[in-house]
Amino acid sequence: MNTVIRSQLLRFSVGRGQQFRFSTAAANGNDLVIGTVDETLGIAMLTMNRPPANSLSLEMNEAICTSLKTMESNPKIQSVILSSSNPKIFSAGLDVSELVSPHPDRLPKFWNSLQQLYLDLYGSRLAVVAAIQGHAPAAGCFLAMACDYRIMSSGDIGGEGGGDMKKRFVPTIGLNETQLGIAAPPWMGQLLVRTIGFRQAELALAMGTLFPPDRALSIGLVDAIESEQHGAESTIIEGLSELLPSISKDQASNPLMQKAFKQATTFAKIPPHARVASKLVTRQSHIHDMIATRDEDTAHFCGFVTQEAVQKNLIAYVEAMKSKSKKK
Ligand SMILES: CC/C=C\CC/C=C/CC(=O)SCCNC(=O)CCNC(=O)[C@H](O)C(C)(C)COP(=O)(O)OP(=O)(O)OC[C@H]1O[C@@H](n2cnc3c(N)ncnc32)[C@H](O)[C@@H]1OP(=O)(O)O
Repeated sequence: MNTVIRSQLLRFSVGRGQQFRFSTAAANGNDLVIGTVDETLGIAMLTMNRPPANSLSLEMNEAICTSLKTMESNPKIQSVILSSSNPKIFSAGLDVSELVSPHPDRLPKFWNSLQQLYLDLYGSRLAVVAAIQGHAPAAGCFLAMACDYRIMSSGDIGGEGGGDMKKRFVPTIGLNETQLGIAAPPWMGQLLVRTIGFRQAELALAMGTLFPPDRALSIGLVDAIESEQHGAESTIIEGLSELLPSISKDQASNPLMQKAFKQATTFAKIPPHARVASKLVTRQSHIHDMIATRDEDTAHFCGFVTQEAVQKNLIAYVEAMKSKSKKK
């Protein structure tokens, strides 16, 4: 089983100027999260890198938390861009293999790692900008909602088919759990209520709605949408190229990444104590509520997911997902 190696988590190599890079790796050596830092600007980038879909396993949750904590422990850093190495999937949500026929010891650990990810991200002293390239269903949407600012791709990248038949790629975002025959946990559902308001959230949760970018923007699920049509070389903005990890260097002229970079730079210039204090005004009570009900939430989740009927739905869902992927 791949567990994140905590004692050897970070591999630092000093780059140009004030920049350095690190990665948080699983036991097999794969970099689950790649981090880059610009101490002069006060910003960092965390690139999720768990092919094929950045789904959230126990190890992935831990890797994101550890990377974030590393950034928080650096007093020069004030904001972070959370991005994906996959240009079509921000995160596919929970790794469904964690839910199907789960090991009884691992299941509560897995859920705890997700709760911790929520607490660390939502309560971070850093301003986190989600650069949502591609799909963000279920816990992928939750990840974005736990950030401070969300910029989503308008989806006009790499169509399929070519010519007149060119099919437009439209990413979606939302809590679609009911479509899997499960319900989002209360704290995740409440995060949607806090983000888009009661009635919109009530409907979206019941229907398991996945919103295309324009709808997501109109209901406030994302703060901005941006094209990913790469601009001319001259539009490259200073500092972004150095901040991008080597696997994403081609993103330097991507307007979405540029907007995320500008937003992170703006956040980094706000007096940090005031920014953090005002963040707590809106978030602290929700965090406290979650901590108070954490054990109960874990017990409920484990009991719910292991029910025979729920397992049946999940198995059918995974099979449908695999056969769809095979047909491609
Ligand atoms: C009381 C509370 C109780 C329970 C609460 C439980 C809370 C759950 C929250 C969740 O997050 S559940 C997970 C929900 N996630 C999804 O439903 C997303 C499923 N995936 C998709 O819809 C699509 O994959 C996509 C829209 C993200 C991307 O579509 P596309 O670009 O067409 O890629 P493919 O579908 O071909 O997928 C590529 C590859 O990735 C694998 N994969 C996708 N999603 C997941 C996942 N969530 N977990 C694990 N693996 C996933 C997929 O099987 C393909 O793998 P191959 O090896 O077959 O290529």
